[in-house]
Amino acid sequence: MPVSSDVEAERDADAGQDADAEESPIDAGDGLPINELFYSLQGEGRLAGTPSVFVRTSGCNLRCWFCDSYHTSWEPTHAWESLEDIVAAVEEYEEADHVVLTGGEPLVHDAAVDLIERLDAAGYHVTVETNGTIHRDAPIDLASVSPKLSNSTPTAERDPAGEGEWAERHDDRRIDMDALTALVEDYDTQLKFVVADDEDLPEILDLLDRLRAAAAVPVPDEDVLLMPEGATRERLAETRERVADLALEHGFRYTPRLHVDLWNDAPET
Ligand SMILES: C[S@@+](CC[C@H](N)C(=O)[O-])C[C@H]1O[C@@H](n2cnc3c(N)ncnc32)[C@H](O)[C@@H]1O
Ligand SMILES: Nc1nc2[nH]cc(C(=O)O)c2c(=O)[nH]1
Ligand code: SF4
Ligand SMILES: [Mg+2]
Repeated sequence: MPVSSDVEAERDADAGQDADAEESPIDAGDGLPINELFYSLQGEGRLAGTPSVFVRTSGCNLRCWFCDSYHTSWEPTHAWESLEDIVAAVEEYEEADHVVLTGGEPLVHDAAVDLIERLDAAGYHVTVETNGTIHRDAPIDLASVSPKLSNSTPTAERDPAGEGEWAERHDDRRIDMDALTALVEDYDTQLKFVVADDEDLPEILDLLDRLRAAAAVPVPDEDVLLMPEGATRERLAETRERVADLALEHGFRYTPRLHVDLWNDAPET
């Protein structure tokens, strides 16, 4: 259900005059801005292969140059849906007992908490895919946290939409150690790093050192996953072998991107 509406396009155009509002088409009362809602196999992480309903909100506080969900971050597109309608749409997939709330950055929205509470009350296992810069109190079963390394920064050369205007803001925000620490302390967590090459490893090791020093709970290597950078089969073919070797060298897990292997970059997969 890739969606948009003229009203929302107008609202976003207005919001574009304000730097903060531009980041996400945030909170028009009840409900959430939904970019797509679909049934697929979880493609990433510890639950890879699990049939799941994906609820993708629009709006993000970061701008990774490689973002595979361009229409939730760089150019947000969505329709506002009530929480009742979202839960009803999820329940239509009767085979599923897992829901993945993703984005964009789902936790920028206050109403994400209400949605997670409703899904939890309805008996679903709820995974939240988050960049780790925002902590909220909610009945999250798996916090799938993907902290962003410097390899994500939209420098002028890599900016998909401009000339690096977002680079500094992105860099300032991409790691929030307090939010990250609270997430690992409060939830069953996997840390899913997007890796392109060897140069990314020192940064991961340093971040883990800092997180382990700050957190009141252990952060075992088995909860650290290396995921190859690539939104397409062609790009993954360039990154995945080296990333698999790095996982072996460091004793971290490797996660494939099953949905990209199966369906490449098709929407609603
Ligand atoms: C689109 S993001 C949405 C959730 C949240 N904003 C985040 O970044 O974790 C979903 C997942 O896709 C990953 N991702 C996005 N673009 C990617 C790419 N080109 N290659 C590999 N992983 C990517 C993110 O790191 C995250 O784990
Ligand atoms: N099949 C599938 N698995 C996924 N796991 C995390 C995803 C995401 O975009 O957050 C995702 C996605 O977009 N598709
Ligand atoms: S944090 Fe997630 S949604 Fe936001 S730009 Fe990066 S990959 Fe895309
Ligand atoms: Mg995805």
